[in-house]
Amino acid sequence: MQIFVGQLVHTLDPTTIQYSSLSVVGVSDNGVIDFAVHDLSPGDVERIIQEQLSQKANLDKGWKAENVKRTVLGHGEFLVPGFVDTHTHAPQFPNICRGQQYELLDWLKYITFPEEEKLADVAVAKRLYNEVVRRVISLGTTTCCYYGSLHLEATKVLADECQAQGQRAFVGKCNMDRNGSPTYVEASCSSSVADTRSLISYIQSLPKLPTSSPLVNPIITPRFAISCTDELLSQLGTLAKENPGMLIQTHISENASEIAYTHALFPNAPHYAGVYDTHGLLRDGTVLGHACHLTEEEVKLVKQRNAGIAHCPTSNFNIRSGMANVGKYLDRGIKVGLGTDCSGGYCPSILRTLQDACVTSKILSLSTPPKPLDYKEDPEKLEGKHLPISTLLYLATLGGADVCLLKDKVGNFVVGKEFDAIVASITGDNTPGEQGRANPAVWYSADDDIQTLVERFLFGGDDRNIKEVYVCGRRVGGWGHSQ
Ligand SMILES: Nc1nc2[nH]cnc2c(=O)[nH]1
Ligand SMILES: [Zn+2]
Repeated sequence: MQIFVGQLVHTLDPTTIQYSSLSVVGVSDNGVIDFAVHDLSPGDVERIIQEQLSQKANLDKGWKAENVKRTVLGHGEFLVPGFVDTHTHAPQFPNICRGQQYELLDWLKYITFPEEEKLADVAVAKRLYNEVVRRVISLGTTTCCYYGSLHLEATKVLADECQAQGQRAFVGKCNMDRNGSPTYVEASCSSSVADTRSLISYIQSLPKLPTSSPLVNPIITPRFAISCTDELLSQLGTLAKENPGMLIQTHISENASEIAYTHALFPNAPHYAGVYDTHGLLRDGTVLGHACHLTEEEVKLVKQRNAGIAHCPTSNFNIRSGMANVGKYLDRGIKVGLGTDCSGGYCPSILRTLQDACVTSKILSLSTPPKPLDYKEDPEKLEGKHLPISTLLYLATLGGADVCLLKDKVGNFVVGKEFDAIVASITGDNTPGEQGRANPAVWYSADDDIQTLVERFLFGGDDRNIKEVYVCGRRVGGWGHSQ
């Protein structure tokens, strides 16, 4: 068992955040949160720990208190649930920051497809994906939805890397049997589906966590409607039906030209969301990237099907796609998480994405018409307002877990969940010899309360403030972590 003693923050729903200036969290050897007691005074800590340990000893005679490992956090440190990235592209990381001059369709053609093509070489995949997964973990992402390239072997390597480095992940091979380039498109619909089936079997054979949950999961990945023939979408719909709990990821309604092109390719579909729906690809566990320009009819359908949205604001600004109205989606009860969407987005950090989600909501709130003097704001509604800290942290953690159908397993520190967590450190990396790495953008004051520390972390933090990263109770990264 491990016991963490210190400050903590987590969310319980989109508008409920819990701060605790002193908590004790016990994590069993299988990685499950065994007990969590909050709002303690310093004098209570030892008594609470001894009570919990004696209960354990009573229940299990072989249990030994001397095997308990304690982690006591310092003042500028606190526990945050691990971040969930609901949308990113592992093969595109070498392109991060490139291609500023393009919007989506040209960006795909001139920047993205040529980069993804390089993954035909498994040796390239091995070098690249080792680095990608390591960097993403170092930024505090404990669960990540990855798009791979079109290549089966390279995408197996990506799954292997997540497994080896201990990151909870959903890994998909992109399906794309049209509208690529002459050298970057799948040979046929049947080979696309056959490779997808092979990848699913491969990933399902990887070792499970001590809780028997899979660490790495397959995810069905039709790139977007434009890159899939009707036949391919239908066959992927059949595959989805055969695997009812399996996630599906794709892009939707990201930019104006993409939407127009989709309508031209699928003239009989009622709208963009209808293309996925009529092929059995819009359901609980579908992760829809972007959703910047959904019509009212589409919003209703997404809610009806219980699909989720990956909000990718850094990418939406970077390639000038649009702004998703997350407040509205949450008000309607639609599941929403955050996606870095590298390399449409130029930063693999969920902290950066959270900041851009905040900016998006501020721009939307500033562009709503002035309210009449007697206007009564509905305190329950988020649409038209800037998103509060509770909602932003929710999107980065529990909201993402909800989108990935993992809400009952991770996303906060509720007893019975698997311990996916970050030890955030506002004081920065103060290991001897490493003082130069303290983050100059983050101020720290010894009298900061937990609310202040959390704001400083969310708006100024980066990997220098991510000291430890845990997935299912196992330490997998953070600046103090040796590989
Ligand atoms: N942002 C983004 N949008 C897409 N639509 C289809 N493919 C992609 C991609 O790789 N990135
Ligand atoms: Zn994307």
